Amino acid sequence: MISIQHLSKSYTSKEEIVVGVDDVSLEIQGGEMFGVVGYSGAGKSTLLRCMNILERPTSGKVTVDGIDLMSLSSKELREARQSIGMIFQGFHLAMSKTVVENVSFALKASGVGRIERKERAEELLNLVGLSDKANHYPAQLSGGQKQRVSIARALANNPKVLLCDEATSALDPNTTQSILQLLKKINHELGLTIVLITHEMEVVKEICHRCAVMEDGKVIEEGNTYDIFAAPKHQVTQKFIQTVLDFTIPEVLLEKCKGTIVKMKFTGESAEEAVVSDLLQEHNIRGNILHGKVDYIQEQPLGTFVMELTGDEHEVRQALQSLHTTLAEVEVLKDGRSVGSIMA
Ligand SMILES: Nc1ncnc2c1ncn2[C@@H]1O[C@H](COP(=O)(O)OP(=O)(O)OP(=O)(O)O)[C@@H](O)[C@H]1O
Repeated sequence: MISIQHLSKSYTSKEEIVVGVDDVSLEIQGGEMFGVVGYSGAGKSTLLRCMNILERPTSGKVTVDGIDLMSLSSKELREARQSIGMIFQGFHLAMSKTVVENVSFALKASGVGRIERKERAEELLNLVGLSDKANHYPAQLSGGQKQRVSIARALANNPKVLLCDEATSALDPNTTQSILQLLKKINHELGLTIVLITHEMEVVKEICHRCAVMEDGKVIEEGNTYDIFAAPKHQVTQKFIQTVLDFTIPEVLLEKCKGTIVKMKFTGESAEEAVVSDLLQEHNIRGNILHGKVDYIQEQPLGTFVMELTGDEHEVRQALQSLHTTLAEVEVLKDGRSVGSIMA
């Protein structure tokens, strides 16, 4: 649906050239929810704005639904943009217009008649759960409600793609959740392709099928969201994942424990199996869970546990070796001196 090939965007001033996006290539499939994550200045906004040529790339190619956007005249581009909706962190609503007028204005601009505009605007407000606010002004709405209006407006012309520029960054966690659920519903019911940029990995975890991580204008890692969470390769990705999945064990606890402390990540099937308990039994060693949780990413479980293993030193080592072959990730946090066999 969206094909980005060797896209670069730089800004030239008298003093310097700033590279916003540096040779990015991405393929986003139709109906996909795709996240672009990165720290401030990584190039996310610039990349997103190049996807509808709000920013004209310095070089490279952007194709949306088979149309090479860079080759279009201004008029053709305006038409092509009707199939690419966009929402922003700051909502960008017309404050002097009511909710229903904000939505129907987008239809008026594309030449839809008055009666049809009214019907369509009502239908869209119903879709985003705001029918009762149709005659309110934006100033009378909460942040979440304003974002719902901007989503309804973005959907007015039946776009195939919705670009979301930090759409939930100004919202509290509960409201963020409700907007993410709305985006999920729209994706599911309308088959809309959704691209969202965010600095919150939680947002990616919640709704994105696939994601890309950016740093210094480049895509440094991309893949299925589950795979990225289960085995992040790049250091920046690992830091992002830590904000959602990681937990630190207090130093005093690490010191107090005499056994081997091991952090284990369980993916897919193994997250639901009694992998560890079987292993403890097999090696006749003891496992004491210090911390653990199971996250569900795209409905697939991903478990992280920290466990203290005690027992015969040789058996503990053997068990660790087995864990290394079975689990996605095993990290020894503390190599404990063995505290005798549990048979002793
Ligand atoms: N209009 C502009 N003129 C000059 N430099 C720009 C312009 N827009 C973006 N940049 C630069 O391009 C780089 C990428 O900026 P961009 O806004 O895309 O990053 P971002 O990842 O979206 O950051 P944030 O999360 O803070 O919005 C930055 O170094 C920024 O200063």
